[in-house]
Amino acid sequence: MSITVLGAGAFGTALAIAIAQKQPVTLWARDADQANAMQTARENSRRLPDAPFPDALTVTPDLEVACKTKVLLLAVPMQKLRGFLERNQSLLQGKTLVACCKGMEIGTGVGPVAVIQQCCPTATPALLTGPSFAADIARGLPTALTLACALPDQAKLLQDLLSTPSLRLYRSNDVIGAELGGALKNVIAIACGAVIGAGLGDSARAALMTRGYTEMQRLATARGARPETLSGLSGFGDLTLTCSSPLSRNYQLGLALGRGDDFDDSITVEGAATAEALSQTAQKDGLDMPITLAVTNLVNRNLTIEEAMAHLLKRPLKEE
Ligand SMILES: NC(=O)C1=CN([C@@H]2O[C@H](COP(=O)(O)OP(=O)(O)OC[C@H]3O[C@@H](n4cnc5c(N)ncnc54)[C@H](O)[C@@H]3O)[C@@H](O)[C@H]2O)C=CC1
Ligand SMILES: O=C(CO)COP(=O)(O)O
Repeated sequence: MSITVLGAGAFGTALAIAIAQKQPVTLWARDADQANAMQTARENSRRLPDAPFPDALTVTPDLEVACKTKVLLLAVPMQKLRGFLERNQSLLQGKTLVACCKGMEIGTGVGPVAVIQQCCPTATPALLTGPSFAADIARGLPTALTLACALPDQAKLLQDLLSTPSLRLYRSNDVIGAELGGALKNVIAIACGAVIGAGLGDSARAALMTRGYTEMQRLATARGARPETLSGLSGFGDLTLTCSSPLSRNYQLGLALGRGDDFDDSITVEGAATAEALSQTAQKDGLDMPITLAVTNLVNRNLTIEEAMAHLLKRPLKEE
């Protein structure tokens, strides 16, 4: 069965390369020149260099052609998802749409699956998330991800369709838990990068990861997620990877903030917008999310890392 990946950034390209090892894949890129260059060069030299395309991978800038398959993976950044779906609603109704982005939407506080449901009500939404760098997936290194879908039969079908010998998918019907784990770990990774960048030490990072995980559980269970989802690949697994690897762009933004360096704002860093989205909704819901709030203030330059840490350390002492 042929599948399509919409969005030829690092992650979309990596997934297309991996899945094309076993079946035909169409990769849609919005920029025609780039699509043609990729199709000719057989690599995405801009976003994912040195990862050759398998023969079964075709790149196109034609969205109508790309949307002919039943299953489509959406690999556009979270804050761009709604606009993309609204513009292309007629092509996407009735399809199985697998969101591959990690984040929560500013303004609504919802994740990609709810956005798909709102924009394409006749589509079947699912989510692919978990610890994985695009470069690792593209190189065929061993990777395990969560495929979350509320419909068990669809979850099984997608698990079989998208798993490869090196890309192992576990399925889950806890969509909200999987979404929130993947979204919040990016926020905590910014915080961890910032303490390391500011020279505050590995112990401070371990404290932030652990208290950040508590924050992830607090918000996710308040929204109906199962605690065991948060301890799985989409939560704890991805938190571990993103807070400890210098390859993470969220961690890199944190490092720059901690060091007082500039950061290229064209780089996709989902945790910055997600921190803002979740700070807004957590406040409305009366949920205590101090690390998320600190990251929002840090990213918006309302607080320095030293001030943010002082705020966290001054909070009343409590039971763990
Ligand atoms: N890069 C990675 O290692 C991983 C990324 N992800 C997630 O995948 C999502 C995408 O990230 P990357 O591919 O890394 O980002 P990227 O910056 O490499 O690529 C983003 C892609 O989205 C396209 N795009 C941007 N705005 C668009 C719009 N309005 N309409 C249509 N297309 C648009 C861009 O042209 C680009 O091809 C993010 O949510 C990220 O968290 C998840 C796991 C791993
Ligand atoms: O989601 C990722 C790893 O699982 C990629 O992390 P970054 O977006 O921080 O690079």
